[in-house]
Amino acid sequence: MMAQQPDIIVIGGGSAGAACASRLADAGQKVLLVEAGKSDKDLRSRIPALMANIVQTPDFDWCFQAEPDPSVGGRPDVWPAGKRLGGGSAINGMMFIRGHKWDYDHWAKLGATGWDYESCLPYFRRMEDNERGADHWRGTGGPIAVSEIRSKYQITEEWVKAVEEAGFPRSQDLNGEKAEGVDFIQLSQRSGLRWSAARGYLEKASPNLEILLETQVERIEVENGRVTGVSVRQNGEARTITSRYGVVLSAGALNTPRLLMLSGIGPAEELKKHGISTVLDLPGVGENLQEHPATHLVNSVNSRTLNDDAKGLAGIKQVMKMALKRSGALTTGIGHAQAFIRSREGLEAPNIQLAFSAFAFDITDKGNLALRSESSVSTLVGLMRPSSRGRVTLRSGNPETAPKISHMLLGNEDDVMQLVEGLQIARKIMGQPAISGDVTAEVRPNEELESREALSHYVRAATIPMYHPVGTAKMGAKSDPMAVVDADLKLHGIEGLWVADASVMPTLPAGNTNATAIMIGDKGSDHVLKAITEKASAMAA
Ligand SMILES: Cc1cc2nc3c(=O)[nH]c(=O)nc-3n(C[C@H](O)[C@H](O)[C@H](O)COP(=O)(O)OP(=O)(O)OC[C@H]3O[C@@H](n4cnc5c(N)ncnc54)[C@H](O)[C@@H]3O)c2cc1C
Repeated sequence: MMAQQPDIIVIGGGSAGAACASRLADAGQKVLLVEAGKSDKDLRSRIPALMANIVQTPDFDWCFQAEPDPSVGGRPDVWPAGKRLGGGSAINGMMFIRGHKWDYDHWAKLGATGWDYESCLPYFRRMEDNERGADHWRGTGGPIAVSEIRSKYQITEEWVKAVEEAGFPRSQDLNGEKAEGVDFIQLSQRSGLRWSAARGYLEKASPNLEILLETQVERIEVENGRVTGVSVRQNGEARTITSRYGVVLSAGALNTPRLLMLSGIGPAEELKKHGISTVLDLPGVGENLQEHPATHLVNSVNSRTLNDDAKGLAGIKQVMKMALKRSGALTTGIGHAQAFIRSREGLEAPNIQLAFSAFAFDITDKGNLALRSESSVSTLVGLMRPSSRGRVTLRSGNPETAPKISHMLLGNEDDVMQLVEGLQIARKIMGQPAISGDVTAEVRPNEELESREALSHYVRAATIPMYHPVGTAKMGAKSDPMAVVDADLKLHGIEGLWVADASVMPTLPAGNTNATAIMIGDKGSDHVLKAITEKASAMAA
């Protein structure tokens, strides 16, 4: 345990927390990072294809389950959340994508002043070590390795051509100037191994940083409107740790509102229900929950896919390929190529993400995913700007109890229609000359479902969350009663408390959310540092 009192405590060593803690320590602050999970130094996290074995495993994942969702037939979906150093980045699908410029400019319009794309760009650049090199949009030499896919299949190249044949542009870099069109996926990997935020930011962190693992924060302590420290539980023992300037909360979009409410910060009615005394009545805590809904098109094909490489002797070859060349099927993330497209006229930015994988799963009777035994491919159709909003509340005042997640993934009829349009486009792509000769059948939804109505039934039955929850402690001006933090990430109404993680995003970006969460942690450190420096000068004066 740190001999001196830390200047600042960061709660949660996930994608954003790792970045924030490390940058603050580099800037000379004594930082204590408190993480509930274990270290991410574990082969199951490092070897990309083993992702399927760690999601829904309590040793890696908080394994939350949402309430039954009436918009998807009453199904109670699983909502995974990383529980390791690195958080989501230690268990996720490794797709590295920033989202569209439009999203950040939209945040700024909603009240997140200083979070327009131009202002976020320097942080996106400084975070990365991009295999494609640096230019005005991309960075090299940063802590997060960004690499090309190393599990290559001819059919992926054909899909990229087919997207162009279907009338969509080829983007040279979806993280670059043009975040629209089709390109191969980039991954948070180095030499074929996962590159989590913990690996990037924490392994070579400054000695100013101390990390407490397997320690859960149960409460943020507030006295006279100012944060004094945190109460933690480690190996069953409870204690309080104080800090000089306060706390940065980076527990992720599901745990951040939970911890705020457990600390008496949130909607007063909700706190009262669980016998928690109100420290600050802040109605936006836990509200504004957003998630990308996604459905799949699955085709069987007559060319080689990862489904073939997972079997028998071929599987052994892939193990050798990984061991000797750090390439092949075991380096695979969740997708191989992707496209951001507009499914209809009149949109200001792409509304649909198509992610193509040269493999496909079946869903077993028990609801688990199992790799299909025959050669198959799948196209994920994700809706990037869903209208539906949910909420995170408490089940009880006990810090051991999982939060209550109430969401209607398809609570808006137009969201369903946009997914139907996306599915129709995904189908059209599979019918293009570059790829149609490979396709032997449509497995899901299946060719017979043609009308929009029939497809909308399929969408309702087969849409799942993309595991990108955001928005539950949204950033916004004080005049917005539902805003939880200001544009400096400082919590409205309490001194010495900042939130830096996916929960501050006012809306979802068009893309998987890890790079954006890291950017928030990295940029957030500058906001926190500025406030601490001002406080220190005021104390010295
Ligand atoms: C299965 C899965 C697949 C995904 N695939 C992709 C993908 O391919 N590409 C992509 O861009 N995004 C992906 N995402 C999303 C992305 O990983 C998340 O958006 C991102 O990690 C969120 O970062 P965060 O910092 O907000 O929270 P997290 O990374 O979740 O970090 C929160 C941390 O806080 C810790 N914590 C929580 N409560 C406490 C407490 N009380 N005390 C101490 N510690 C606590 C947690 O253990 C965790 O380490 C995926 C997510 C999941 C779960």
